[in-house]
Amino acid sequence: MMLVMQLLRGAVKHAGSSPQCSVERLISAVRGISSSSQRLSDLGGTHPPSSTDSDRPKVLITGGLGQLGVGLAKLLRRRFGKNNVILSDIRKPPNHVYHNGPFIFSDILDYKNLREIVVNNNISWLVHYSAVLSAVGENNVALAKEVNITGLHNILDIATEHGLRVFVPSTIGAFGPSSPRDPTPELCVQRPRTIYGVSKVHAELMGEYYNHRYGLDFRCLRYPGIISADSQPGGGTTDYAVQIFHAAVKTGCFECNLRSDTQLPMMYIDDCLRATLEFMEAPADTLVSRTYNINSMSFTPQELIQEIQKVLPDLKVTYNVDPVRQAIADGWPMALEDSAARRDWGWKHECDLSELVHSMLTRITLGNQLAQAY
Ligand SMILES: NC(=O)c1ccc[n+]([C@@H]2O[C@H](COP(=O)([O-])OP(=O)(O)OC[C@H]3O[C@@H](n4cnc5c(N)ncnc54)[C@H](O)[C@@H]3O)[C@@H](O)[C@H]2O)c1
Ligand SMILES: C[C@@H](O)[C@H](N)C(=O)O
Repeated sequence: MMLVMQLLRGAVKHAGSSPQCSVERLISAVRGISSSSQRLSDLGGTHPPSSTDSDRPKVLITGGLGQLGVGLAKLLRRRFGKNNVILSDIRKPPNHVYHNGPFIFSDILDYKNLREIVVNNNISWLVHYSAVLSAVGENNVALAKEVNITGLHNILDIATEHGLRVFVPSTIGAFGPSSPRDPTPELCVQRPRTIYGVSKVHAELMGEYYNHRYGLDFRCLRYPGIISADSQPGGGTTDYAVQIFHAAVKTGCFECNLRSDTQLPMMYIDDCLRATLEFMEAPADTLVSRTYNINSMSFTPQELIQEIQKVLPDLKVTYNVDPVRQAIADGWPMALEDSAARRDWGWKHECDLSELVHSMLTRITLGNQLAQAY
């Protein structure tokens, strides 16, 4: 409980500098810590449903059981109503996900299955999260090609056939060693050296082509590495920045697989999901482009460790560099230039590095305590 109190004191201090940041909501959630574990999963920004049911989109999220999908479903359900957001994946969901709203099986490689879901559920927005990430992709190029390229073709065709608004995330991994790295502009050389990056450049270009050729309402954000407390990363190069928090709270020791001076763009999950919702709601005529960079903070492992050690001074970190991940990270942006998103549809990040550290440690500590209590 000592650590929780220490973190909350820090959180109160930080809430002053960023009134919208989730630490504020965290504090009110903590007031009811013993009442329900559901409280934890309710953290994060939202607006109440604002329109009649017929105005609200009916959303399908593919690949929804990964690091980002469950959090996005929660946010969208609060905005559009529980039954208007269908989460899907090829894996069996944990009980709390299964019982929290509609969940169905959907394999993006099965066109007929996708069409049936879109038609039977009157889907109007498709959020396409299924993917094989950077490090896993380098170990299984055939699978990454299939899921990230063939799957994407199915998604674009289905969306065009049924007049859907479709969101496909891209990534800092869509750039490569010959791109300007600090900061990386919206438009520049894109010659990634991973199958993941190649497939994401392909997705950006195909989506923009479908928009131009068929009028498809294609929307794409290049996400930085995303940091989340309640969900695990799916095999990427930025995973260390999530894993270190769990190790710091659980064992106090962490082995880092990137060099201490590797600077990458990162973002807290609440900012990422809010950006996605705001971008999806932006009127089409405000979008000068169909693909935007979004940025919030950049740090190296060394800088992240120093920030965590302000709260947990006994954290011990050793390095065992993974050459595959290091080579990938060395060719990625160090920061993204995102003034177009800020200008065109009002993007604004809310969490910086010190707020990220306090939110992550608080959520993980409270989550562990609730897990032990129930
Ligand atoms: N998490 C990040 O840091 C980050 C950063 C940039 C971009 N993105 C992008 O955001 C999206 C979501 O990322 P994530 O971290 O949640 O990914 P993840 O790897 O955690 O999850 C991907 C999901 O896709 C599912 N999937 C795999 N094959 C499938 C198939 N044939 N049909 C349907 N589903 C299938 C998997 O079961 C998994 O649940 C991805 O497109 C990713 O490229 C993520
Ligand atoms: C950056 C992002 O695309 C993902 N987290 C990866 O590292 O592969």
